Amino acid sequence: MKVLIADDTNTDRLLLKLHLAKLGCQVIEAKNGQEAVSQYSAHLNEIDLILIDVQMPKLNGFEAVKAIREVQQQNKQEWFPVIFLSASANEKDVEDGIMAGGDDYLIKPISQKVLAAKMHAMKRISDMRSRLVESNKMLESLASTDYLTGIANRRFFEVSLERVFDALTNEGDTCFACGILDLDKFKDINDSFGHDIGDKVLIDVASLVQEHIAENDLFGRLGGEEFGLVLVSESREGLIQRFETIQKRIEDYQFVYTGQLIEVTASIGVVAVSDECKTRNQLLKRADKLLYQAKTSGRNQVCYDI
Ligand SMILES: Nc1nc2c(ncn2[C@@H]2O[C@H](COP(=O)(O)OP(=O)(O)OP(=O)(O)O)[C@@H](O)[C@H]2O)c(=O)[nH]1
Repeated sequence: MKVLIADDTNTDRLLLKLHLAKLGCQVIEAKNGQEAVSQYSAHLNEIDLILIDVQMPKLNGFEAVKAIREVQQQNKQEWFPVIFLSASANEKDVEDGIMAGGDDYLIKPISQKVLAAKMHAMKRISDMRSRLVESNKMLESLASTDYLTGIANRRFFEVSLERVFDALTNEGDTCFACGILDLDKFKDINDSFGHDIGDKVLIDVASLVQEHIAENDLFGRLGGEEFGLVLVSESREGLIQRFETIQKRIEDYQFVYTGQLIEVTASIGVVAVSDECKTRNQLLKRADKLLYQAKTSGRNQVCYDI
């Protein structure tokens, strides 16, 4: 455990350091509140616990912890416990300490046994919180991932679409467009080769397209054999080229399963933002119409309104 101790009294700090060393902790020291804030900032994401005196020059313990919690939030750092140290703790001090972002209080002189017990309790809370944060991250990822292909699902794509378009619109010169890609005659693939092979085709198409997806693009499975794309380029021609490359990549790829070569092609409808077409629903509706146009014009092609 890495512990930051802040105390202006040298002997108190030294004693605390000895206690903590016996408990196997690594210690970082600060001689006043201001130094505690800078030490915390210099060791972001490393500190597991702060033990901080209330009465200190420059910034007192309460002010320092308030500032530390702000730095923690600004830098999106994980929560860690803070224990105040004081020669006396009246009700008001305890209240102020908790309100400032502290979690517990220790009365000086500090008993090694009480210190060890409190640290144990804080570690338990901290571990429990870490597990909760991990579970939430996993749930969030599951809720936004397509179970079959591992790419973003419809929910994530739709939620991100407006945000991505807003961000790109503010960038001024950038060209970008939204596309709906739909595999051609996919029902025939399922019917001829079986649903499991159909699934493999979907997985392979997703990873083929993914190879062409850059950091600022967006790609997700909208459902069935339908995928959503937002591609970015420096020019309109560059944008068209990117959609054509993806369509051609699918056409040229050798989809071979259990020794059988399957012909797979895709149609794409592509739309850019205009005065009449700027909301998420308008964009998806227009892209869908263009996709229909690509299908009725013979499939295996891209239709644009950009
Ligand atoms: N293997 C597999 N098939 C799926 C999945 N989701 C949807 N499908 C199938 O995808 C097929 C889509 O068929 P249609 O909507 O008729 O479209 P299509 O045959 O691709 O024809 P066009 O789009 O007109 O070119 C249906 O047979 C669905 O059962 C999936 O997750 N896995």
